Amino acid sequence: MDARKIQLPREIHTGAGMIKETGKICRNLRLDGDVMVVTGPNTRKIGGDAVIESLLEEDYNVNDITIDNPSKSSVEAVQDEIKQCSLVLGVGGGKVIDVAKLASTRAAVNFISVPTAASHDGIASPRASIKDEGGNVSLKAEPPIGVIADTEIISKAPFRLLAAGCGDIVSNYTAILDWKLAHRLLDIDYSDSAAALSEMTAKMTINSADAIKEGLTESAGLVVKALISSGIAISIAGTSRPASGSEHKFSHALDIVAPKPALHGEQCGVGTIMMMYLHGGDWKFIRDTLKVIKAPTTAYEMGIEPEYIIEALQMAHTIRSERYTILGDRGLTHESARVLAEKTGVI
Ligand SMILES: NC(=O)C1=CN([C@@H]2O[C@H](COP(=O)(O)OP(=O)(O)OC[C@H]3O[C@@H](n4cnc5c(N)ncnc54)[C@H](O)[C@@H]3O)[C@@H](O)[C@H]2O)C=CC1
Ligand SMILES: O=C(CO)COP(=O)(O)O
Ligand SMILES: [Zn+2]
Repeated sequence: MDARKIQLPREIHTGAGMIKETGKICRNLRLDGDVMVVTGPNTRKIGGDAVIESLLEEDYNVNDITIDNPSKSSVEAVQDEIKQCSLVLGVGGGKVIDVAKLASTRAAVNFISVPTAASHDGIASPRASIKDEGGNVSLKAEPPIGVIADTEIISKAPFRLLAAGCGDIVSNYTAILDWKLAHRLLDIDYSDSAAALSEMTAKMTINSADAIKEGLTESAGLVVKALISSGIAISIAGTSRPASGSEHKFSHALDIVAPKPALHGEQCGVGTIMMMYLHGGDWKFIRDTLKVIKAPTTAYEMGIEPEYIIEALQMAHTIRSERYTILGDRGLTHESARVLAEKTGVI
């Protein structure tokens, strides 16, 4: 792999009540100037107000904006508001963090990620998934200079979000298998270190599946650290390949065809079951682990009709078609998609 720059967060703070330290953490990072706090409609109260209060206590000038979808216009709205601010904080789920991350990258100012749920591995990643006309596109961004993960807040989030985060981590298994396949077949760049970190993260989470329980700050800490290390693997690789393969193609396709998609991590977890089957791997182990974690393993549990599962499976290979995976260039037929989803119990 030729010479590259790897950007990683400088500080990662996890723990109960950590959000109250936001102002001090920013001062210790020697981040001065005005601050922009980006939240979602729900997460303004859940974490945004505490972040703003903590910044005011450290005499920062604070502006804030609430966004409700990860669209290009949301990114532009935040960029327009950044003006003289020199620091942006994203306080919320994956959509809020992605908008804040991309807007700060485009405004060339520092970004701090403040996840209020452990539901996705974009917390520390150098990517932002932004909706455009054709669906979600994964765009290059700068990773956060810092992460502040309050495990008290995260543990109080609906458990469904924590289980979805585990689904996004479990998906590393098939993402790595696809990456290895594409490296062998097409000699695409492959990073042993990024793959090892991504795989180890997934293995550690799976080995701790029994300990991932609702309402526990320890469970929130375990999952949020795994999600952060998954995002760091993406930074080391310089691509989302360590955490995004055929199972993510399926999830992105479901985002397009399903009238009401499930959570990103939930869709990726179910996608991992089916893609592991295509790889000839132990898909039952993936399914049973997701069951232990209480993440969905079927279309019904995701609230998605079988027809959309089949349609997404047929479409999946066309999503980011340059990224070769077990789906190949031709993808699945209607019949083979139905058989796959039935054999794995997804429909
Ligand atoms: N940039 C990257 O590398 C990655 C980006 N993503 C993106 O992240 C998004 C998925 O993120 P999610 O967090 O699953 O969805 P989301 O951002 O829509 O959040 C899900 C819901 O949880 C709520 N929520 C958040 N924290 C809460 C709390 N403490 N208590 C109660 N409700 C809370 C939010 O307000 C929202 O209604 C997708 O757009 C996906 O493409 C996913 C993985 C990686
Ligand atoms: O979701 C991700 C990793 O979990 C990001 O992957 P994409 O590059 O497919 O958006
Ligand atoms: Zn993902």
